[in-house]
Amino acid sequence: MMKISVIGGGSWGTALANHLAIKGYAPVKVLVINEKYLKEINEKHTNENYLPGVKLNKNVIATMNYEEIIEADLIILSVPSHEMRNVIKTLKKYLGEKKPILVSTTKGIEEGTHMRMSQVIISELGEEWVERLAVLSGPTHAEEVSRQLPSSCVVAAKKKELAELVQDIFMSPTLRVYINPDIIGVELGGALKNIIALAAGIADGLGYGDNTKAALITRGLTEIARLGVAMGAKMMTFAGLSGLGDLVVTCASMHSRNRRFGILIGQGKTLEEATKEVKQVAEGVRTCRAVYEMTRDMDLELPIITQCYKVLFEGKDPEIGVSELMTRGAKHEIEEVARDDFEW
Ligand SMILES: NC(=O)C1=CN([C@@H]2O[C@H](COP(=O)(O)OP(=O)(O)OC[C@H]3O[C@@H](n4cnc5c(N)ncnc54)[C@H](OP(=O)(O)O)[C@@H]3O)[C@@H](O)[C@H]2O)C=CC1
Ligand SMILES: O=C(CO)COP(=O)(O)O
Repeated sequence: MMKISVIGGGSWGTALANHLAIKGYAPVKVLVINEKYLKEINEKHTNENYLPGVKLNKNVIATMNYEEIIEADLIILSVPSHEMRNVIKTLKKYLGEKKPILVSTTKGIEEGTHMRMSQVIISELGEEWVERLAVLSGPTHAEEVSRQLPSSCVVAAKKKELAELVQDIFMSPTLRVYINPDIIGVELGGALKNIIALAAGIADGLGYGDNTKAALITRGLTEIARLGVAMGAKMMTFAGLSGLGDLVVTCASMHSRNRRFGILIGQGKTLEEATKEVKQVAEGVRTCRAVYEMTRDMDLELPIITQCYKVLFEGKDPEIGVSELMTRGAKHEIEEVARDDFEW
């Protein structure tokens, strides 16, 4: 059986390690950076801070040692997006001639470079790693996967064989895994939905209703697809698990850190206050700034993302933001490129 390890012992890294340990991979080593978590995972088989109430499989073993991590045939990356580059730089020092499969599960866009996570990884390790790298994404709250509630996700990779191998490794009776060759679309779906989930949370925090949420999800998906296609993704990917699927779950679930973050903003908390209160990473905040900066000079209409940026970073009153979204010029619903079938 393949040896598997995970970098990042937060909620998602721990849930995935547990999932694979339950599947029979043993041991699944998880790199943590805090001795407190090392002891708790190895002695009590819990990670209460990140997965409260979950008893971990005994084959989930925490380590603080990269030398143990690089012994694996497959390494899962589950760190916040702003830490990915540092983590890969460190990993590179230890890898030497080793070439394990890497599976990125991080959902975000790097600030400054505006790179997707696979681009960050390749920019540090080199082009020859393209064929060793897969991306796993989809509607998978760690809290539910770790309780083995039925969930689905998607794996993207350049080579079909690698996507199928990773599909087979993660697939279980409670986690159904699909494959998709569109790495750009799968990564962007996972990263951009977090911004719309912030907006959905803001709407909830303002006391708006289900209609508002449905409008944000639907028009948010249009923005995600519009930007995604401009960045080279396939339109249909956004109708899939890493697009619509993850958007729906993140906008609707109380597990979502992005949505909870948005609720606090809608209730009048500052960015700093919301960051303190949510504690875990709300990826949409940094990704919103990255996308705003990346698209500022592009001829792309991204009204929800733009208002979200202004509320988060320019102190704009969210009610005014919503009002401006509602009173924009009248529009056709369907994008010009796809409108031929919808002409009167
Ligand atoms: N939670 C979920 O349901 C899902 C999350 N994701 C994505 O997975 C990624 C990780 O999220 P999640 O696990 O939820 O985040 P959490 O906030 O729960 O945990 C982040 C973890 O990363 C660790 N970490 C931070 N910096 C480093 C570093 N330099 N090296 C090693 N570990 C580090 C933290 O350690 P410490 O605690 O010691 O600071 C913590 O254990 C995000 O991009 C998220 O969008 C994807 C699907 C589902
Ligand atoms: O990506 C996720 C579920 O698929 C987790 O979303 P949050 O980061 O908002 O909690």
